[in-house]
Amino acid sequence: MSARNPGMPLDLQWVSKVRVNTQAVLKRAQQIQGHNKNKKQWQAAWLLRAVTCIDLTTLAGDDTPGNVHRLCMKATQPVRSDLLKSMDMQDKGVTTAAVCVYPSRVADAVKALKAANSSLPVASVATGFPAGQTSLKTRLEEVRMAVEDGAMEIDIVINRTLALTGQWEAMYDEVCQFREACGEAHMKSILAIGELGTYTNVYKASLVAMMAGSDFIKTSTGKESVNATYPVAIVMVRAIRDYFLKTGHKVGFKPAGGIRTAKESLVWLTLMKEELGDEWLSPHLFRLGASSLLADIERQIYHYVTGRYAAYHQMPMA
Ligand SMILES: O=C[C@H](O)COP(=O)(O)O
Repeated sequence: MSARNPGMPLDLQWVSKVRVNTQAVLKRAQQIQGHNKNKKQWQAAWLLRAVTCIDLTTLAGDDTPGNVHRLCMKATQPVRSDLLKSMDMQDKGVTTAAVCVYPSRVADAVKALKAANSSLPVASVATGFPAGQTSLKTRLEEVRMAVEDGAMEIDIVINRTLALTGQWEAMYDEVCQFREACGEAHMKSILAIGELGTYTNVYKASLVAMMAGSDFIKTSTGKESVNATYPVAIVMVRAIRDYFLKTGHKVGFKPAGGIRTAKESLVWLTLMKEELGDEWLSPHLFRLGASSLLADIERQIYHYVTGRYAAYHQMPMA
């Protein structure tokens, strides 16, 4: 990863001045969806790029050491080796960016990756994911435990109650404490945009999370009824751009929740390229949080290589 965002003192004046032009945001989101017209011969390269940006995720009540182990193996070899060979990519070390699990499964994931001789980072959701409705003490303890178990990235959820009631100072203080508890582990702050009400609130919460030292801002937990949408992404990446222009610090972006198709992954890459530039097209500044996207990407790559579509059972678990 690149230099970390150290954060900055809370600038409430900046936060209070924020206004978002909804019509302009919606129009831009429409445009970007229309721009995703990569030439066919480049599509496989773009799809492989998307693979390398995936936080391959399982966040289910029935997660076990067994399915976490399978997830880790898939993360280290996300695309069938015969397909990679056909594209002359077999020696390029194509993996996903990370695996993402609940705190109680971090040790399983670390063990599985270590046994496979992989240095892939384990990310863990924490701070009372997904609702964040536990005491601050409990949420901080959860971060520390996940780090102790070997998580190198922590996806915290912000306190939506504070954001919805405009208590930005209190939200800033909490996120600063989470950052401290993360230590060397990189921190992604989940805004849960589906519960923030307005684009203006999304922009303000993005700013406050970055001021408090987030390495990434992330749209959603995947558990809200509205998750990663393109308009909300426009709002968040513009907050990232404004924060960079003002402070010189680069913050990453992670859309997550409901991203299922290869086609969507290409739109997300287009959005990052057009709004933030090429540097935000790599895993140190861009992640796709997804539990069931990889299978479709692998099928599209199979189609590119063979000219036929594979049945899902022809691909190992994704
Ligand atoms: O952070 C990742 C999300 O929870 C994944 O959501 P998903 O299961 O809808 O892909």
